[in-house]
Amino acid sequence: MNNMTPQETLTQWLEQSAAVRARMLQGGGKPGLARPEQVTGKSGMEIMQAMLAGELPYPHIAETLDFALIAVEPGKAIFQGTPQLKHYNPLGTVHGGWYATLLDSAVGCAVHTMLPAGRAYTTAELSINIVRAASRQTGPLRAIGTVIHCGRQLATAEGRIVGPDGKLYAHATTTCLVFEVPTRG
Ligand SMILES: CC(C)(COP(=O)(O)OP(=O)(O)OC[C@H]1O[C@@H](n2cnc3c(N)ncnc32)[C@H](O)[C@@H]1OP(=O)(O)O)[C@@H](O)C(=O)NCCC(=O)NCCSC(=O)Cc1ccccc1
Repeated sequence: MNNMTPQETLTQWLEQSAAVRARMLQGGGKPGLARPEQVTGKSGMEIMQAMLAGELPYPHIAETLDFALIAVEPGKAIFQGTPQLKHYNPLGTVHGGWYATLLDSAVGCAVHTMLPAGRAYTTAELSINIVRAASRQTGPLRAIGTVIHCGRQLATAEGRIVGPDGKLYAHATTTCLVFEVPTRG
């Protein structure tokens, strides 16, 4: 059971994200696309771990929307992001796409952790509910994705965006198509 106060959880989140960032930068991590030879023969879990270690570039979208992969384990992926003014819609609230992007990342990467080398996935369906509005005053939020089913062709997962106080901001389910990594050339 987690007995930490929201303030202690927030401190831990900030420390974890700073450590991940330092590790990624130390490993030369920067936004970009992995070359095929960097990922061939690696399982999804190994690819995620190499990304966390800064051995592989992280995706441009993580820079665009200021979020980062924080941790992975089999069947689970955690991302962290902080809503900012540049994520606002014309209504003056955080754009729905910010929550959707974090959740798509968390549930998709959770699926990826379950895939052996040579298998890939893509989001075929994402359903999201945004149940609490975040603002630039909210601070860091986490998207936690968990696999529900991982078959040979179909994988499903669910995800939640929560604050350090445990408050729920959004939740989602996804259906991913699982397929063989296409050979190029
Ligand atoms: C308001 C509601 C939809 C429904 O809430 P319920 O579930 O029935 O409410 P519940 O009673 O559980 O209270 C929960 C908390 O909500 C607060 N609250 C309740 N009612 C109101 C109210 N009328 N006004 C203000 N706040 C209200 C309430 O005080 C409480 O907070 P507290 O615990 O006191 O601190 C809520 O789920 C929500 O805000 N979701 C986020 C939606 C969102 O941000 N979408 C994305 C942006 S849209 C977009 O980007 C599209 C676009 C793109 C481009 C261009 C243009 C547009």
